[in-house]
Amino acid sequence: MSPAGATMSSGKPSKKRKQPVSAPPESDSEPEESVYDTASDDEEEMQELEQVSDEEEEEEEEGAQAQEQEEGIDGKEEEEVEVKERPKKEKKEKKGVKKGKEEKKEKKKGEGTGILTNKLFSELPISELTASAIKEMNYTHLTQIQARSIPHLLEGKDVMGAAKTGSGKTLAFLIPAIELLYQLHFSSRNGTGVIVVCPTRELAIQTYNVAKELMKNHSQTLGFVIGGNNRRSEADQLARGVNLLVATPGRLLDHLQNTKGFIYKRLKVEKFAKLSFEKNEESKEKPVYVGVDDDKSKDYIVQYDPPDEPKDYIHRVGRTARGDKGKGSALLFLLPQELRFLIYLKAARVTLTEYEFSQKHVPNLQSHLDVAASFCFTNPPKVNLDLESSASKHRKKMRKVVGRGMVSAPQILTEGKTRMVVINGSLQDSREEHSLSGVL
Ligand SMILES: Nc1ncnc2c1ncn2[C@@H]1O[C@H](COP(=O)(O)OP(=O)(O)OP(=O)(O)O)[C@@H](O)[C@H]1O
Repeated sequence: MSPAGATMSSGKPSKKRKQPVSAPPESDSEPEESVYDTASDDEEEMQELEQVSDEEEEEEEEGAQAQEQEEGIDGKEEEEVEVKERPKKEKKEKKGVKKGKEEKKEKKKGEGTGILTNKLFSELPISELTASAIKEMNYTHLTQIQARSIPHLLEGKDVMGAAKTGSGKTLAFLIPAIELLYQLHFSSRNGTGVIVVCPTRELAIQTYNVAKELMKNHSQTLGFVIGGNNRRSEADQLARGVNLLVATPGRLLDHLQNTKGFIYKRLKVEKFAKLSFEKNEESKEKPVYVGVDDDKSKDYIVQYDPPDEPKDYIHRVGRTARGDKGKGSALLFLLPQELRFLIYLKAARVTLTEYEFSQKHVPNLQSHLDVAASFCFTNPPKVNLDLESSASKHRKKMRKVVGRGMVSAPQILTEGKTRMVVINGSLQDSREEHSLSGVL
């Protein structure tokens, strides 16, 4: 599997999966055993693995479908796309809606509006093992990024995908990755054939969870290596053979350099050694570029402090309003000296409504945040709104620069209605994201 397949992975904190798997513990604790013990006595020669296609150079025309199926893969027959065969959540039309409105809705459905297309997963030339897992996850129709990238990836092409957060990129690269491992009869003794690189450990765990669901019927092995975990136990797992590995870059590099039992000879690891997402764009091999610009509303995100980069703000906000017809809002706290951040948001065309709160309201917010946190955590994180003792490095630095000891009126920017809360708050002295499904 070409590493380019991993370029679509941007991770996914706190999304609600329809059929949650036994998730690894929260990011503060030691994740569970992350490798399935599914070693088989597959007699296939390693030469077969040479077929892993990361040598493709030709750019495919966009929209091309994967027509040819590899031998041994259980394909599914083409099905007629029916408007009625939408996901359950879309099926029900509200009673009492005017006829004209209904007709309009039906028309829209038929056109494959939103992030979902009319293309069905059952039309994909994938194994029954993967297809049944997808079915159990209740996915019927592909999202746009999935419909436009999966066929290319199934053919072994490199794809560089770009679509908004929550648009289904994870399945877009995981399904073909799993299929390729399956087609090549990967077993644990073959080592790693796919590496998905995620920028944060939380995103890696989320991706791992999706992969775990998708691979439930497969014999191929799965695991993850992430910063902060026990290196030794990860090394042991790698030595046992992890076919699909989800990783954060630093820890991956560490294992690539230091873990003797880590078999990755079928991968072009020199790419990983130099890995940066930007560098992928400079790759001489021409990947198929799939860009999807989809439209959706937001759920609710609370950010206690501004990120270093405006694009991180957008990524954080994209933690919610996931999938088709997602809705939500974003709430950002800014100190007066941080208002400059708004310039960048405006340049990025982020629409904002601004509210100013006096200092005396801050303690009330603090108690709400504590309650919200306690809903979802056995050990709720301390979300400290005490601006003076705030642990955020960034804020400390900012205050130093500004030379002010006191902060009087934090600004709150909000948009839309509350449905879900993600607090990106200061956790004592470390900055970590915490996902809450409570309501503020
Ligand atoms: N075909 C589909 N039909 C319905 N829901 C889907 C489909 N594909 C993905 N989803 C759901 O949409 C949500 C977002 O998907 P996903 O996490 O893959 O987005 P993403 O593009 O990777 O986001 P990010 O860039 O923020 O990581 C998830 O909850 C997922 O379960």
